[in-house]
Amino acid sequence: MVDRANRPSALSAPSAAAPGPQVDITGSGASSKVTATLPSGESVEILLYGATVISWKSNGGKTENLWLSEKAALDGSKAVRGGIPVVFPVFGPPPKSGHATSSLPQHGFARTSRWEFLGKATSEDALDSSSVKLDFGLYSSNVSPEARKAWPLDFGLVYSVTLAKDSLQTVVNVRNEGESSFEFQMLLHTYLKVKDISKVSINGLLGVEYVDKVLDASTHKQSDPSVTITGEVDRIYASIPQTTTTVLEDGTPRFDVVRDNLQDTVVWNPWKEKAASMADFSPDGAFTEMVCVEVGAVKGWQKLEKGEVFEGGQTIKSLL
Ligand SMILES: O=P(O)(O)OC[C@H]1O[C@@H](O)[C@H](O)[C@@H](O)[C@@H]1O
Repeated sequence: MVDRANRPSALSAPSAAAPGPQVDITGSGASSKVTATLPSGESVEILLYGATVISWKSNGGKTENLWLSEKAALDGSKAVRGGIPVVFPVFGPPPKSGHATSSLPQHGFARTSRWEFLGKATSEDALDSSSVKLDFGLYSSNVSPEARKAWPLDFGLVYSVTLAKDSLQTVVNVRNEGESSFEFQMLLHTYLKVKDISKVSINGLLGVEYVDKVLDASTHKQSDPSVTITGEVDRIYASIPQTTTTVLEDGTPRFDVVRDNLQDTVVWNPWKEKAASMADFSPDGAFTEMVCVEVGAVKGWQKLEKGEVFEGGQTIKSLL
């Protein structure tokens, strides 16, 4: 028989319940957002508009990892300039004609649609490993009439954003809910915040072929182990064998971007002139404080038959 009276107090005393992650919904209409904060201070903010992650703080809440333009529209009037816009069902300008996405705007409609907050799931095994998963949904039945008209296919998207102590995972699940097959592209347009672009290098792309959108869409092979940025860069690295792309600052790893079931990555920095031409890119000179490392499935098309599901995403680790 267990002698309860002689048990060490740490086992017998009921442990005080550890505080769990805090999840709040604030704002109204197009400005509504979901904020989650871990007991250790890390946080994430997601606008329902576009299910756009607009802030991710790690390091006990002290370090912002995502760049957000000071002039980013956060009222649902246009796609957010910064954070992590979700690109679906087409990346970039759509094919001019002859494809089901041809009438869509650049980067599709997911980033400019209002998503539904589906709820949260938490894990609080220990303070250090606590995490919170937030799910968002977008369905053909609740996109705008314009988007529905331009892409009249039946789909369901569930976007899961999981905040853990040193990482943020964002995963898109696409389901074909119609009778016929459809094709799509998707991408997570992550704007990473850096201190000084001149000290940034990006590793993990060696030997990979890329399309250089700045140089007339010609194809090249990455022959240097590090990508450095000294002018406008807009490259689509496709069919990447290694799963991790590392962003270094001053030679020190700052972010690992780990792809899950996604083979492509776009590296983008608009540099001075292009940044100045974008009304919502601010302040002047902010192009030196960001780099986009955008994981996706953008080479060719993903095809889903009736009832089929595709899932792909990323885990970004803040290495500070
Ligand atoms: O201005 P937008 O539509 O948000 O696009 C920003 C950039 O997004 C990148 O993904 C594209 O490769 C660039 O060509 C584009 O300029």
